[in-house]
Amino acid sequence: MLSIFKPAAHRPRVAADRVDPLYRRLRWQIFIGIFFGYAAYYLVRKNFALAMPYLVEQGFSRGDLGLALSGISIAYGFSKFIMGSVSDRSNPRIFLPAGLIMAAAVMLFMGFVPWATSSIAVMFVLLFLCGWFQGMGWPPCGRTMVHWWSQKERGGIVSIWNCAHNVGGGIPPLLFLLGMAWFNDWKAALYMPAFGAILIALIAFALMRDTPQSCGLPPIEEYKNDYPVDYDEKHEQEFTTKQIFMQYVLPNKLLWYIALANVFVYLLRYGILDWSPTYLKEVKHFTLDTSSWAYFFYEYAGIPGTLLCGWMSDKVFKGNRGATGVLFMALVTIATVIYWLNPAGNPGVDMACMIIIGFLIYGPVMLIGLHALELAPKKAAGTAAGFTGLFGYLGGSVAASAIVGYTVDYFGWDGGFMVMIAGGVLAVVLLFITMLNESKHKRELNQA
Ligand SMILES: O=P(O)(O)OC[C@H](O)CO
Repeated sequence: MLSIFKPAAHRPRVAADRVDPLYRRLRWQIFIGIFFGYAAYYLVRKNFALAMPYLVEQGFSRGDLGLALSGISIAYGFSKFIMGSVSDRSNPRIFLPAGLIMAAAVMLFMGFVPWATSSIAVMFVLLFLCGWFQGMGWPPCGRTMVHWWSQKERGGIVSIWNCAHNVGGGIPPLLFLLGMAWFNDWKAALYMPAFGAILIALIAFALMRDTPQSCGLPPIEEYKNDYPVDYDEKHEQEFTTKQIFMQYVLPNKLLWYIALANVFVYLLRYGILDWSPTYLKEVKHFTLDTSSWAYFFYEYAGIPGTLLCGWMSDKVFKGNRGATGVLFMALVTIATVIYWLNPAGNPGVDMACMIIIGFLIYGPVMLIGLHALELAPKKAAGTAAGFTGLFGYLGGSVAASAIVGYTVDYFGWDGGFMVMIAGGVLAVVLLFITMLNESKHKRELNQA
């Protein structure tokens, strides 16, 4: 473990009358840090796609550029898991900004050094590196949330935080337009978001903190008098890597169920999103303008949808994440069927389906992350969430590009939609199994 990342030491407890005001102030401050910190990761996650049309003009094929771009998803899937376990033993105040600055540095290099965009192999390697550093974003946010918000508050806080990626995902095209206006240079797509990310990394560093104990505060369970049924004082000690994997992650059956469900949730998330410009243009005869708006609405409809899902999961389903996921994924699957079967010439229905799918899909994406955080003790939370991310990206996201793409090539769009709809059904089945096991697990813990 690099010593600069090591967790901040615990400080002597502050006076009792200072605990509440300090907790309240720091929770706001830290939340702003992780919200904008993670949003900034999305500034340099997808911005390469904006440069792709200009690279096509330089002679690169779409397929080869797609291959280079896949370097990010492949690396990110592994990294979210592996760096998640490093993050569980690291100070998020250092870890998150460090990863963000390194991911942005890769984009600056690609933007300013002509050699960096001279071949597919070089671009793949650099994008792979960027994807690896991207994996240093989610886990420190997860670690922060489980240390600063108690179990009863987590549905709400995680769902609000989870909107960060929708907020960040919409900004790169605007920064690119600004860069084009200032410099008339397409490489602004690479360096403008990178400058934005570095600025936010510095702000995140100023705002974030490690554990409450490192600020002289009691653990959140004590402060909120909200103890998980299986809470143990040992949960306040940092774990070894072996303990995290062998004791808390790999033997956890529920975590395996949600990781498998995540494959199919991500298949729909990215299958619909990534193919919407092509599908809407080829089959529904949308113009570039209207399909871009459909893409934008899909992302931003995710914000109210995620908030509703978090609220319902806490208040209506009383914390049963699996049951909430079943409802949302069943509705997403139905909306996907309508999107597929709606004949060309009804753009309002297609647009409505994109908005409804965007509204519904990000709730389950958030719930799986939240559920993973809850299925492991605080000190193993990042690894648990990273484990589901590994399945989501290597299984779902890669399948969304490759399997859906090849199916469309060989069997047409009907084949592609059948794959995605089958994925939706499997997600519902797996979340249903999760729901049953979750209730059983809770009953067992209550009896113990
Ligand atoms: O796909 P990721 O890893 O950026 O995660 C997106 C959401 O934050 C999941 O909770």
